[in-house]
Amino acid sequence: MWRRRVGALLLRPRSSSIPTPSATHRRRHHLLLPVSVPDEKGPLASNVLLLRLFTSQAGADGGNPRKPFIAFVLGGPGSGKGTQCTRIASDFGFAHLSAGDLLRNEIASGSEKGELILDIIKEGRIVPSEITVELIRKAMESTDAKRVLIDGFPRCEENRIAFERITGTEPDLVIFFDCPEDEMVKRLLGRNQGRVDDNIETIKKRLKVFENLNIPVVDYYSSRGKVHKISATGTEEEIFGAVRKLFASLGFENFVFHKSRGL
Ligand SMILES: Nc1ncnc2c1ncn2[C@@H]1O[C@H](COP(=O)(O)OP(=O)(O)OP(=O)(O)O)[C@@H](O)[C@H]1O
Ligand SMILES: Nc1ccn([C@@H]2O[C@H](COP(=O)(O)O)[C@@H](O)[C@H]2O)c(=O)n1
Ligand SMILES: [Mg+2]
Repeated sequence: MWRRRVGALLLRPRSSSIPTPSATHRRRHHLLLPVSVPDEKGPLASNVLLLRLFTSQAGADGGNPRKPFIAFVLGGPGSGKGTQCTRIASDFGFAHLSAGDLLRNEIASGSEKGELILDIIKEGRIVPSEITVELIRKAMESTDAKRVLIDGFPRCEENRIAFERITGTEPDLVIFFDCPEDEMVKRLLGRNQGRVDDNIETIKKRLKVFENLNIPVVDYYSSRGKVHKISATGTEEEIFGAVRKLFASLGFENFVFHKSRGL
């Protein structure tokens, strides 16, 4: 279904009469009451009901057939994006698309593009957007999931603009894992997964790229009230506690929790 939907989105003129989520929000805005997310501050708190409304249309209870619920997951290198996405995927039934994994798979495929990608990843730089967005678009086409996490994307404004242009859509939610640099460096140096970029020289470059290119994307979505910042210090379990609270507040059911109670 999504395959056809992406095609339709690509062909759809910008002025299409098909209501976009934001148009739907605007129309129903007057019906919404402010609610708050426990322990959370910032623009998202006042937007929770808007998101909840959209969630119920686009995923949590299988309403809107046109578009999956899309959450971008951002944070510095080693902030724990992948770790938390794995948990969200299994507890809340999201498909987990990691931009970095898609790029590494392309390297592993032995393609010509893969050689270019490898050189860029070793340097901690950003792969040209058309390559990454095309890989994400294909991965989205091949899933029928109604909820999708896009981990580690967009890394720069160019990524963001290319995604919006090519897919004709925007994220419903942006999660930002906020972690101090020294903690990120410690985690990356201890990751031990054989990644070509887990060395101190590349890590330093990645941290600069994060500050200079990725933070402006977080700022952009913050100004649009889409960012939910989560402190990424503490244990994996503590951080997932905050994540769980966020998804519950958006109306997503926790499959694991329900299963463990025999529901
Ligand atoms: N809360 C935590 N405390 C300690 N270590 C953690 C925590 N969360 C994740 N880690 C570990 O830190 C390392 C980096 O985590 P992860 O790969 O999830 O980060 P990431 O944000 O996806 O990084 P990258 O951008 O490089 O892909 C992993 O070895 C992971 O097991
Ligand atoms: N949107 C992206 C995502 C990643 N990259 C490159 O891959 C490296 C590893 O990414 P992780 O998400 O696994 O941390 C990253 O440092 C970039 O070189 C990219 O270019 N664009
Ligand atoms: Mg990762």
